[in-house]
Amino acid sequence: MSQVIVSFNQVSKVYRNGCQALEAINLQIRRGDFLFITGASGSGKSTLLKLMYGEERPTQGEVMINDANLAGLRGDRLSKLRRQIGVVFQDYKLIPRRTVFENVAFVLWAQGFTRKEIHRRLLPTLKLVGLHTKADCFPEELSGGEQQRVSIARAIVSTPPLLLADEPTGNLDPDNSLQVLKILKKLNAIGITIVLTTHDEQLVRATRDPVMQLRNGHLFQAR
Ligand SMILES: Nc1ncnc2c1ncn2[C@@H]1O[C@H](COP(=O)(O)OP(=O)(O)OP(=O)(O)O)[C@@H](O)[C@H]1O
Repeated sequence: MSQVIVSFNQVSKVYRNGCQALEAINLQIRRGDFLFITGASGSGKSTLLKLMYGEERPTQGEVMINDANLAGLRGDRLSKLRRQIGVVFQDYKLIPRRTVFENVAFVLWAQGFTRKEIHRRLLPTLKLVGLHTKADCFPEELSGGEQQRVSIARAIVSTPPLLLADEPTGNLDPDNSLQVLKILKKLNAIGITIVLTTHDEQLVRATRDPVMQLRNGHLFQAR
């Protein structure tokens, strides 16, 4: 059996305003999995991912990443674990006045990579997402699909074993959505574990990967 990379044990999340976003979630994701999480708006998808990268903490239960309990991690140890996790958001979150190259390089620079290593990694990563000819463009000069591919490049340039994608195709048309899915499948084929939230049925139907569905904070196996 392959190694468990994410494990939720009876995890509940109640926000400070009393909103119960998740209830008694049990989930195990193994290295190499490609998992879809679906569910209606407000069903708890983003909250589930936020718990995985430590942006939110559970009210009850344990979230383990690679055998480390996130609850026990603070400061440097939490930052170190977060570097093992790439995150892609629906709204790309690119730095507007920086080029494609700089947006992706910034992650490596912040992690202390040398200039030489940054240059060594950048071109293959941009090639992987089909943007090597756009390295000097600014985000506003790119289509939505291209901007999302920059954000994928940024998430994977430091080669994290786990990639979380929160509605990555939410702002894209069907063609661009499938292109993004194709890239994520390619990353999965080279060993990156992928968790993708979506309410796009077409995207889910495009593959045969497992699907879990959130309904009112409860998680069910849907495929
Ligand atoms: N910071 C917060 N404070 C209070 N309640 C919150 C907070 N974030 C989310 N919620 C609530 O928790 C529930 C789950 O929200 P979440 O964003 O996880 O859902 P979602 O499935 O990702 O929705 P969408 O598809 O619309 O993005 C919702 O009822 C939401 O209003």
